[in-house]
Amino acid sequence: MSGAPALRAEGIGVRFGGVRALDDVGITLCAGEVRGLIGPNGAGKTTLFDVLSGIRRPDAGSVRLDGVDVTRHSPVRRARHGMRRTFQRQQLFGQLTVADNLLVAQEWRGGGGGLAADLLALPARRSYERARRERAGKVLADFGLDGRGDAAAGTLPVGRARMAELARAVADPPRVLLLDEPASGTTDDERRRLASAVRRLAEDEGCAVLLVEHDVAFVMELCSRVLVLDLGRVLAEGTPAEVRADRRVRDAYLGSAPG
Ligand SMILES: Nc1ncnc2c1ncn2[C@@H]1O[C@H](COP(=O)(O)OP(=O)(O)OP(=O)(O)O)[C@@H](O)[C@H]1O
Repeated sequence: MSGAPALRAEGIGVRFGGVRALDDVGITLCAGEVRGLIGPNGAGKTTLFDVLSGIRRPDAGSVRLDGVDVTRHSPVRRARHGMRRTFQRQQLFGQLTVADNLLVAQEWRGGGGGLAADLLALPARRSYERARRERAGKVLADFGLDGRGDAAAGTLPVGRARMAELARAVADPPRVLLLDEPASGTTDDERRRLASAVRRLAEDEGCAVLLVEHDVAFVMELCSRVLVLDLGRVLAEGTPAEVRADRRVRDAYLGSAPG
């Protein structure tokens, strides 16, 4: 189910010395859409994620969030617009509990009323607190982590930690979610749960999701459309069936990729 464009990047170009990492790349993501980004090693997927999330400024092109030009905005400003990103390497606060990792992710909004409200535990503050705990509980359940909320995040096995990281990324509901290799290190069971949590996020909360993933079968199953990059350019774009049937994609990538 798709709605208004939540994210639009146009004419993105990035060079590293003589290497054109991205050349005139564009992508439009609508609210409620789950899109896959695939391509061989060195295709430019990470560089595009860096540009979309604000870690790298492009040499050419623009990025818009909900129609607002954010090309020169920092990652933090983009986060305030509702953009979230996960990384290939896990970034949980290992010494905090899983639940606290999710609460911290919502904390930046503040509770209103500043220090006085904190000290006096005003009713409005308590109701914010309650809403955040409820949201954290729902998200933990969605990602199969109920019963794990009190565990120190650093003690979770790899697959669970991956799920906890994704749960944290959506604890404060995102408008646009960029997932970098979300399925890596997960079991079949976790992958199924991950796929349904992402689908729910898109369909029920209208989040636009873009995911880079080497597990092509996972991408084809989960995503309504797929963008294929090769050598910094868009090689193909379409439904999973269209992309699978594209001879250039087969030659450049799918011929050698699993799934
Ligand atoms: N910091 C950098 N300095 C120089 N070249 C870079 C840098 N980062 C990326 N590149 C080059 O840019 C191109 C795109 O790299 P990028 O990491 O975006 O590809 P990728 O599709 O994410 O690859 P992978 O699937 O291996 O992660 C590659 O040729 C890479 O060597």
